[in-house]
Amino acid sequence: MPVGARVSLRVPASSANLGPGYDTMGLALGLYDELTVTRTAEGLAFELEGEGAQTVPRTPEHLIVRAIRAAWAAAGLTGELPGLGIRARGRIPHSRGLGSSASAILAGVVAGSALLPEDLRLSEQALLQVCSDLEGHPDNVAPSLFGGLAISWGEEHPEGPRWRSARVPVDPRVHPVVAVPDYEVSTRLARELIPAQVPHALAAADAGRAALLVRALSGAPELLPAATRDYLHQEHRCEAMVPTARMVRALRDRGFAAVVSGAGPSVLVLAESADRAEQAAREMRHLGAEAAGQDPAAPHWRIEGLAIDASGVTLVDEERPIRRR
Ligand SMILES: Nc1ncnc2c1ncn2[C@@H]1O[C@H](COP(=O)(O)OP(=O)(O)OP(=O)(O)O)[C@@H](O)[C@H]1O
Ligand SMILES: N[C@@H](CCO)C(=O)O
Repeated sequence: MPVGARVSLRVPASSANLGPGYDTMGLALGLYDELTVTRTAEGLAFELEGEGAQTVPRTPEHLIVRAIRAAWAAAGLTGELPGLGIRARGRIPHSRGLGSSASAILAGVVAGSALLPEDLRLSEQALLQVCSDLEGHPDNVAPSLFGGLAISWGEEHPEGPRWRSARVPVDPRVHPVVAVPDYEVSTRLARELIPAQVPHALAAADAGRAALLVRALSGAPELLPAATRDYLHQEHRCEAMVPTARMVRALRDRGFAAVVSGAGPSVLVLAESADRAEQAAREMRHLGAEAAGQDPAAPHWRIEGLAIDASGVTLVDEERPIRRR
């Protein structure tokens, strides 16, 4: 890895769970973080702009640096960190349920791998494993890695889950709309609110809706409102995101397939057509304004229709997705 070696990439945001697909389903969204990593003579230099630039530590503990290290460790390289320049432009808001941590991890691991000599670079399966181990679950990592809709699972193994993922083609009529509030909820906190066990009947109901969701997203979008009903996590997390829970409920009452995006607090609507996406955005604006009229402390919402990203993480200089192997 000579001084001056450089890699640039962009990585999409993601929305995990999609209602009943807790820790399993995720969709890549057309909102991107950009990263350039350069091998320098010595030291660690950061040039950060956009989301998180004022809050993340500019130290070896920075998530992207930890991820680069993890890629090199997976390739069998340990020891002192060489000189690195990290230039990052963040567009994915942090702690809002749009997969910022998974995207940062993926950016670091893919950049770290791409800087290695070809015979040491990580396979796609290894990228999925390293990133999901760091994140703790695969449902954001997989769509940001592969693009589109990903269904992921862990196969039992004595050393920990072996992460796997399958892609499912998405019906082009499906249009995501997100409402991102100006308050944060950490995923760690949101996970602590979920009980260790749930009644069998709820688990069965959730499994049914998750199966229906695959059908709805891949060719029957009219089923999306029914298919996005969740029984495992959203209700338990309400207390950490009351305005979000209210907006999801109000949108569902009006027939929209609204869910908490990831661990929240953003709201995601999976609209069954472009027209319905516009209606959802209008309704989200109306609900946000109505809440602000009743309570000056109500959150401000940024509402945006987003494309579904189909490519996943992409090496920018080469204008192509990472090599498939
Ligand atoms: N680009 C980044 N660079 C450095 N650290 C980051 C970056 N993106 C996220 N992080 C770290 O991850 C934290 C947010 O992760 P968290 O898992 O709580 O939420 P999220 O990934 O945005 O949402 P979710 O997991 O619900 O989709 C931030 O507070 C920050 O510490
Ligand atoms: N499945 C994860 C997604 C957020 O990282 C959760 O809901 O906690």
